[in-house]
Amino acid sequence: MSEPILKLNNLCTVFHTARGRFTAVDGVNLELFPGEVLGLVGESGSGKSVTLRSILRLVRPPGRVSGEVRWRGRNLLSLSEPQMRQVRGGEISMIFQEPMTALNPVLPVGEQIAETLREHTELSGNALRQRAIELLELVGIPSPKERLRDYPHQFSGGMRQRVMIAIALASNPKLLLADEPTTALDVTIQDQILKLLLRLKDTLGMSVILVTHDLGVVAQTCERVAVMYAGRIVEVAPAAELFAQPRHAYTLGLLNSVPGAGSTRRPLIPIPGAPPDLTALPPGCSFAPRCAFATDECTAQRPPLMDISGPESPAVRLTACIHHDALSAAGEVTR
Ligand SMILES: Nc1ncnc2c1ncn2[C@@H]1O[C@H](COP(=O)(O)OP(=O)(O)OP(=O)(O)O)[C@@H](O)[C@H]1O
Repeated sequence: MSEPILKLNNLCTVFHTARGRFTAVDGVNLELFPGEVLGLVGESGSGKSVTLRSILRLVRPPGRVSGEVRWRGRNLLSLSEPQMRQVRGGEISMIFQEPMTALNPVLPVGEQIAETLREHTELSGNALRQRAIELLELVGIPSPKERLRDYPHQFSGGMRQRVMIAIALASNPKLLLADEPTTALDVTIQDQILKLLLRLKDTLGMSVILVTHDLGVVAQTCERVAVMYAGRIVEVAPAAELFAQPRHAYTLGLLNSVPGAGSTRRPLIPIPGAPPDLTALPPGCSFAPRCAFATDECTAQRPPLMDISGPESPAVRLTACIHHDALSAAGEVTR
C-alpha cells in the first residue's frame, strides 16, 4: 500500500464555552491515502466538521487544536500563518454544505475564482480569465464565459455548489475536504454533484475526505469509512466491509436506523437515546449508555481503537468495540 498523504496523530480540539470545557475532537488518529475517498460519518455533533476545520486550522480561539496534522512531510499545526495560507485553498481546499457561506454575495463569481487563481497560481490577464472559464466548464456550468459576470444569487442551489467546487479546485489541490457538500440539495442534484466530485477526483488525482451523515452517500462514493462518535473515531473499514459486517455497536446501530444502507426489506430500528453531552461524557465507551451489547467492562475503561484486520480481511479494520466478535452474529440477525 502507498504511504498516506495525510496523517492525523492524536488530533484534539477543545472548546471553552458557557456550557463548560469540552473536547469536540478527542485523540483522532487517521490516515488518508493518495487518490482515495474517505467518508467521515456519525450523528450530528460527533465532531466531523470540527475535525475538517482543525486540519485546516480554521478553528477560532479560544478553540484549541493540538496533536499533529502530517501533510506531505510537514505538521500543519506548527506552520506559520503565511505558510498555512499557502496550504489552505492551495494544496488543500474545502467545500461546505451551504455555498452561500463560502461565496461572497457581492462579488461576481468570475472575480471570486480569479482571486483564488491570483493567490495560488502565477496566472494573470487573459490566461487567468481563460482558466476561470475552463474551471466553470469543468464543473458543468453552461455558457461559462457569460456566467463569469453573474453573482452567486443568480445561480440555482446546485449550480452554486458547482461554483464553489470550481473555486476550490482553482489551485489544483491534492486534497479536498468536503463538509456535507450535498445535504442541502434535492436528491437528483445531489447525485449529479457526487458524480461530478468523483469524476474530478479521478481527473485531477485528488484525495477526498467526505463528511456526511448520509450512509447512502457513503455507499455511493467512498472507498473507506471512519465512524465518529462523541469526538472519537470508533470504527475504520473499507466501505463494503463496513456495510456488510459492522464491527462497532454504534456502526451497527447507524446501519439499522437508516433506510437503504443495507437490505431494503429490514425494519428500521432507531438508536435509543441521544448522543452524550460532551461536557459530561460517561466513563469508558461513550456509546455504552445507548448500547444493547454494553457490559460492565465497557463502562469500566475507555476501549482503544484496536486493529482487528485478519487474514480474511486484508484491508485494515479498526474498532473501539470490545464486543466486535459478538456483533458479527447479531448484526446478521438484525440486518
Ligand atoms: N466554534 C465552536 N465553539 C464551540 N463549540 C463548537 C464550535 N464548533 C463546534 N462546536 C461543538 O463541537 C461539537 C462537534 O461539532 P461538529 O460541528 O464537528 O459536529 P458534526 O459531527 O459535524 O455535526 P453536524 O453533522 O451537525 O455538522 C458540537 O458539540 C458543536 O456544538
